[in-house]
Amino acid sequence: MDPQEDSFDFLFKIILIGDSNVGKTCLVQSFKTGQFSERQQNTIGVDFTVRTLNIEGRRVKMQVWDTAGQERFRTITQSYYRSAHGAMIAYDISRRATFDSVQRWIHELQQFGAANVLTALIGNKRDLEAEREVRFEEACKLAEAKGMLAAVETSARDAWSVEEAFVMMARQLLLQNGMSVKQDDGEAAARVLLRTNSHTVSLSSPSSAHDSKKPCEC
Ligand SMILES: Nc1nc2c(ncn2[C@@H]2O[C@H](COP(=O)(O)OP(=O)(O)OP(=O)(O)O)[C@@H](O)[C@H]2O)c(=O)[nH]1
Repeated sequence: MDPQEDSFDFLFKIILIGDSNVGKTCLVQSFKTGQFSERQQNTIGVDFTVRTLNIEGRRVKMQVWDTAGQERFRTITQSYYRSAHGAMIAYDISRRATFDSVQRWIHELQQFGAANVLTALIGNKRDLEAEREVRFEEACKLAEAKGMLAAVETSARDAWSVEEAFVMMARQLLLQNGMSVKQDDGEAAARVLLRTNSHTVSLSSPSSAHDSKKPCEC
């Protein structure tokens, strides 16, 4: 491990859940390395990855738990929910069934996770626009209805909004831990729906300045 990963000011545990093959492992790899590699193998049980972010001078260590989406690992993966500060529930925008499953994943999180776990809804494979089966507005509505922090669309293949999604979680967790985090209303705020309460941070990154996607208005 990079020695710099050893020192940190905050440690947040983030769990990635969602149906098999929605791209959870690719998302974690993209966050860790910025690279996409075609994966053939499904995750067995749980893997974990660490990356330390620098957020306004604070070293925020993100410990990301990538869980298997396959049913047969459910008992193992559930045992990791309790200690998570944040959860990303991922679906594949080109497979409706994976979005329909989100309700079940939310239910599992309610059953096995901590009461105050921060959640975000991640619609992955945004690059497969031609095969889209789930509209972003639907995801926004669900996120809003379930009291989630945000709905975000990502592409692990194109490294599109992946970094931003994790940074958003980190910033919000800092805020929840009493840290002041600048309200940053840069260009990239358009990427995600964020609940409009005053304690919610927004999201910005120079890499997303070219994106013209409008925020979801739900
Ligand atoms: N087009 C496209 N394909 C992707 C993307 N992310 C992942 N994939 C592909 O989707 C398949 C599944 O990816 P994984 O990351 O292994 O999926 P997973 O959700 O971790 O699956 P489990 O380990 O079974 O839970 C692989 O063939 C990836 O190459 C993406 O953003 N766009």
